[in-house]
Amino acid sequence: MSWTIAEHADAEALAEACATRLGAALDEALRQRGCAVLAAAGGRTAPPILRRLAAQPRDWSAVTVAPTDERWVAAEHPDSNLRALREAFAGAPGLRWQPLVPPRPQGPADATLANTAFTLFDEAFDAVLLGMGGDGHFASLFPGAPTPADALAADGRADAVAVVPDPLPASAPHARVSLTLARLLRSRCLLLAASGADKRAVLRRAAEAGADPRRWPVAALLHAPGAPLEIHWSP
Ligand SMILES: O=C1O[C@H](COP(=O)(O)O)[C@@H](O)[C@H](O)[C@H]1O
Repeated sequence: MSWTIAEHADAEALAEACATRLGAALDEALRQRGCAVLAAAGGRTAPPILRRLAAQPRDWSAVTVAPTDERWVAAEHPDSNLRALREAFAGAPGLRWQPLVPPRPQGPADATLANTAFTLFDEAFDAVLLGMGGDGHFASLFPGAPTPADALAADGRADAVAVVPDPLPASAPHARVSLTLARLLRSRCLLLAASGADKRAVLRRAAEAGADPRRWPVAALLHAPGAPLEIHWSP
């Protein structure tokens, strides 16, 4: 993959640039097809971008949003990415949602709902906004054995996988359902937003030739063939 990195002065400038880029991609889809689909990360970096995006005027009732990944928790749980996305898009009337997990998940994490939904919906995304953790995970594709190898393959077959990170991340200690690299690459516009010197260092390590995606999952994204990845970083 060819990727670019834009370094912004601060988090506000990053959020504004990403919201502008995502908005342009959605508007292009609305012009071309009359509808648009966005996949967006949860966590802390994405919501300020999405609040700015939601403030842009467009026919939001023609836009569908799916999380790039979801924690195996109820839809109203404080750690639910869908809940965070719904809050960020509170100012976007009529928006439609494509959840990845059932509203009241029970038992072990299971990607059946997500795989069924994305088998029925086979179109490429119009835009994807990814975040990245300090361990190099994106969506919920974490370092180490917990993530099935196929999930980090650019030509993997599944749309979504269930993941139990080991160790569970302290900030959101839950099993997850994540879209796979192959599904996320099928997008007309692919952004990754990250802040902080630690994440800039991770991106440098992952960009090196031969970087191991099992150690730095984002390396699979940086080195995948396909549409160009636009990285936006701020201190
Ligand atoms: O757990 C998650 O973490 C990543 C990165 O989050 P951030 O708070 O460091 O921006 C996020 O992209 C993902 O959606 C989320 O589930």
